[in-house]
Amino acid sequence: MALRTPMKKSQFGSRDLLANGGGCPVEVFCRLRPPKESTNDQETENSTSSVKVSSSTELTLFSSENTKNGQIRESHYEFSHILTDDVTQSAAFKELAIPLLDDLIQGKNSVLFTYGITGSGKTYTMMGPNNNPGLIPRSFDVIFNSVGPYLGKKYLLRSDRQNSYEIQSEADILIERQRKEIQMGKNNQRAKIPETTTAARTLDMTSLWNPQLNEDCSYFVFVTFVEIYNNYIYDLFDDDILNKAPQSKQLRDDNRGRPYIRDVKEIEVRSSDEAIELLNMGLKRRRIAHTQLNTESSRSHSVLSMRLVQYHNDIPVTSLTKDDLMISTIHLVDLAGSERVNRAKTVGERVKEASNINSSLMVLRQCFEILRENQSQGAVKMVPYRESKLTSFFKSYFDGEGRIRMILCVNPAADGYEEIQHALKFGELTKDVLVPRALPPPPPVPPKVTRANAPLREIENQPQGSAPVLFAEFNAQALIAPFPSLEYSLLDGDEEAILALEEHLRRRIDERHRLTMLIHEQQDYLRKFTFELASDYDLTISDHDEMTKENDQQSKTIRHLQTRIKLLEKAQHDFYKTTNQIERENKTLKSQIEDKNNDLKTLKAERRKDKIDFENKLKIKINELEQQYVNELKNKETRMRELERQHDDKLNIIRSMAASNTNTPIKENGHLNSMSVRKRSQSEERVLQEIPIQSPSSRQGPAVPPKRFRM
Ligand SMILES: Nc1ncnc2c1ncn2[C@@H]1O[C@H](COP(=O)(O)OP(=O)(O)OP(=O)(O)O)[C@@H](O)[C@H]1O
Repeated sequence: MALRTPMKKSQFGSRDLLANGGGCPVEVFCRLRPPKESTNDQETENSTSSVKVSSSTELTLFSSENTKNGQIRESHYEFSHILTDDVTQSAAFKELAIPLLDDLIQGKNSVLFTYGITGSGKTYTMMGPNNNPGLIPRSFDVIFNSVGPYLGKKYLLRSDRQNSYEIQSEADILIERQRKEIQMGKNNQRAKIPETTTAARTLDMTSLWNPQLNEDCSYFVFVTFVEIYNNYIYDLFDDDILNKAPQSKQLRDDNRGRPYIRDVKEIEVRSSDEAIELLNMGLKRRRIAHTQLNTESSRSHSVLSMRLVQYHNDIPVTSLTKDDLMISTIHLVDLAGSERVNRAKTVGERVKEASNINSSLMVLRQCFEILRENQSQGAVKMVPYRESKLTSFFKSYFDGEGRIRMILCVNPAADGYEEIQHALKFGELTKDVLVPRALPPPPPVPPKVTRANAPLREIENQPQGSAPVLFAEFNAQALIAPFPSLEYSLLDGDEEAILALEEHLRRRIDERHRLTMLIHEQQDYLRKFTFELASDYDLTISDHDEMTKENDQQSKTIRHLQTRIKLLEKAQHDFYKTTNQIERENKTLKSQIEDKNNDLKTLKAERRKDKIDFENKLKIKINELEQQYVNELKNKETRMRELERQHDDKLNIIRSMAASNTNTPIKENGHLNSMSVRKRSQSEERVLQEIPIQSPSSRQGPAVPPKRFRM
């Protein structure tokens, strides 16, 4: 039986691939959003940029005049294709998604991202309104228009939750059907999320024609829908999402190194309506969960994955194995708004959200940057896929698991120049990255018809409901039941009896042949069944081992966390103790400070009083001194005046004496009396001796009294 491996991992590194020309560029499309009529004025008012499309692949971004220094800035960008604002949803779908759906039918994988600022039209492009649906609803329509008539038996395949599927036995299918019916019944009974009246959905009638698509194959469509919020993965199909604290899902690698989300709910869908109903349910749950948690759903990345599984009808179900399945996936990813924290005016929790979004988008950007650098400069830098859940999940796509397409949504009417430039630059950077080209998987080939499996195939063609031939014939009783005995009597010449005996023996021999063949077939079947059971058992054992390991790991983590909690509790206890101690010391210190303050106040008061006393005393002393000084001064003045007066008297005497000496001497009886002359000169001498020698200044009057102290 031909083994098919549709998702082969490339063995080349990206450098080798580049060198060998085996790289396939990431395709980047730019979709421009038309201005909203109702809010047109406001948007135009806020706008600080405009975009001019110069060709189907080039555009120029202008800043408006009222930017910082009044200058118009412009920058040019080139993309795989530009979808102008008049491109309809249907035309956008044909351009963006149809080639990927074509690939899906051919067994190839792809991922399609929408990137842009909040309000730039990412969700509109992905989901769109009911009357003008976007890529996701149209993709479901087109896939079911194409493979709908060839869908395989429901519940025949069940996700093994590791990127592949298990083939279920009839009994399992029955059980699964019953389980689903019970679940549906329960869901119907449960209070439903109120339905909002929505416009009728417009269907996309496109049907793909693909040489790979043929009626000899059976097709199965499975969907998963998750969101990545704050770097945690949540399953939007899981009832748990409505809990106050939903459990996030873990990412794991399968045995071929491709990531898968552990325990994610993968639901088989049989029509596009069913798929869209599920999708709407997921979206509603997402809204409710975000309302409950007071968060914004547009700040999370949503990933809708559609898987197409096919196998060739010539392979009987009983001998169908995982290796006969061709599995291909398309991931449709609506990324969260790429605006920066500042622009979103985020606070508190929102800042955390915004920085998580920014960091996961930043890691995406870094991955592309490093891939480009590795390719253009031959560098071998490590690509940081593991740094965010988003890039970890799509890591294998960077290694060539499938095509990558990016739709850059731009709203030129409202977004700022810098923000658009940031997004456009990211688009241009991404466009230069090459990812290894995915190898096309071999088409599902019918198995060689052998004698051994021919009857088994007949079983497959049995009408539903009737017991399979194999089981009908596999009747141990029938095998050991005695063959009807033949009653005969051999008489001579009884030709008829001999013929009857011959006929009987021939029939017995034929029957023995038939039963031998049947036994061989049954042995084959049982061998396969046993083999499957054994491999199931091995899988279960390995699952069990893995779970035990995980359990051990988690127990270890729990123990570790418990120890940490204990340590933290101890630290907290110590901290409380220290805080209490410090508080007590603080109180003591405060009361000491208060006492000191009081002492200080008393001291100050005393000082003030002493000062006043001192000042008073000083004043009195000064007054006394002043008075004393004034008195002394007065005395001195009086004395001076007395002296002056004496001096003047003496001077007058001297003058008069001098005057009498210069005039004729007094004649005594006509003669000069020499005696009197001698006497006068002696008295004159005495007066002269008594005259104190005074400096001129001492004669100028009393000295200026000293200045008073100012208190
Ligand atoms: N091409 C378009 N034609 C008409 N209306 C559009 C188009 N693109 C976006 N819109 C409208 O613009 C508004 C914002 O678009 P949308 O919600 O898709 O933005 P978003 O980028 O997904 O934002 P968020 O990041 O918040 O999810 C919606 O009302 C939508 O109907």
